[in-house]
Amino acid sequence: MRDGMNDGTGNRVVIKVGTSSLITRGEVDPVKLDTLCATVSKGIEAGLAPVLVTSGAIALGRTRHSTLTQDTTEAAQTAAALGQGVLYAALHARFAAYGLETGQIMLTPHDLVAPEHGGGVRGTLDLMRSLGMVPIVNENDALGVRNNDVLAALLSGFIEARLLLLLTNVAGLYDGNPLLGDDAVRIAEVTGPISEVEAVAGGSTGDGGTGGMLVKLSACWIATHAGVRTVVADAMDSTALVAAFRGDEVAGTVFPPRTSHCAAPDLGRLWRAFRNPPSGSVICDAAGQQAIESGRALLGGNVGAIRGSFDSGDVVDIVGTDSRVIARGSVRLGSAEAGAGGRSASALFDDCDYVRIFGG
Ligand SMILES: Nc1ncnc2c1ncn2[C@@H]1O[C@H](COP(=O)(O)OP(=O)(O)O)[C@@H](O)[C@H]1O
Ligand SMILES: N[C@@H](CCC(=O)OP(=O)(O)O)C(=O)O
Repeated sequence: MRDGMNDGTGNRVVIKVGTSSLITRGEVDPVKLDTLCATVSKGIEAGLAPVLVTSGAIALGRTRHSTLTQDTTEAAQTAAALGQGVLYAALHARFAAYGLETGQIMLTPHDLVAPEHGGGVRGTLDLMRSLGMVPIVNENDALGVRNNDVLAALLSGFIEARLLLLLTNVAGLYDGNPLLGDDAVRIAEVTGPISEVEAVAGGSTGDGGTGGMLVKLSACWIATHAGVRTVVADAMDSTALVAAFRGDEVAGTVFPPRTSHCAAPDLGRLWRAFRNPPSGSVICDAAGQQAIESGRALLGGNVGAIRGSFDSGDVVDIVGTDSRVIARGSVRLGSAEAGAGGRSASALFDDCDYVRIFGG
């Protein structure tokens, strides 16, 4: 095994690979697996310290037991418990052929946004990095199935990665789903607010994927607002990692970082603000906009209009006087309560629990 080749300074990258880029018809696809291992190996040879987040456990588990094909949470969680061993064994064996040792870490977002858990994860990742091991991460689905794009984004902020690479079955974000029509055009870079491209992103039509581009954009929001450059690229392009890290042209979509790395506790705020697409928006007046821009509370009295219907705890956009989205967060009051005239002195977000949008 190659030992201790990563110095851990400025070379950290998180690579996330989706189900359809590892699995074909419910089995680990040897060509896809080898391409992934080659990608990671090339990155390590170029001096990078990758953490790999891989999906595929549920798809692998479902093919091994007919009961687990049922559309229930328990079936998905049990399929993940069954499939994870198969997935990790395949990755471990193939990485060994590249002279690379691996170790498995199962996480939930709470492990990364709650500092009392995160400390332990950090120490493990640090030691694995210093030993030259490739950490292989998946969501701990037995505790609740969510999405690995978002988990990978939180992880990239947590370890202050230089790059989050989302590898999938299409070469980036297109102006329409490329699997549904030949005329979709790839968007090479998203320099403005991500809200401007949300309308072109749809759900998954891939083989076993969950969430589609819309969820990848949630990940892009989180990572770029945590200061991590994010690239969506084709998993079959084994040169994408090194090119994306160096800032060379990649056949994918680049999302430049919106701010410098934020401290670990702020990851909770990013998660609450961007974990789901917004259910609605609140339109604020000039005083409300000023409050948001200076990090103060947005009061119900500074909200002129409400769009959409949302409950307490849902994600909403905060729109300024010039119709631009200026912030996003988990609202404390539902749309009925937050409506004009209601609870005007109440803060709409607990403890200013919103994130200002950068890149506009
Ligand atoms: N505008 C778009 N550009 C690219 N892909 C899109 C777009 N809208 C929807 N998609 C879908 O998103 C899928 C990628 O997401 P997903 O299936 O969840 O992948 P993964 O399993 O790799 O996470 C594509 O295969 C495609 O079906
Ligand atoms: N943790 C799940 C994957 C969930 C997920 O995000 O899937 P995908 O959209 O294919 O990346 C699994 O291993 O099957």
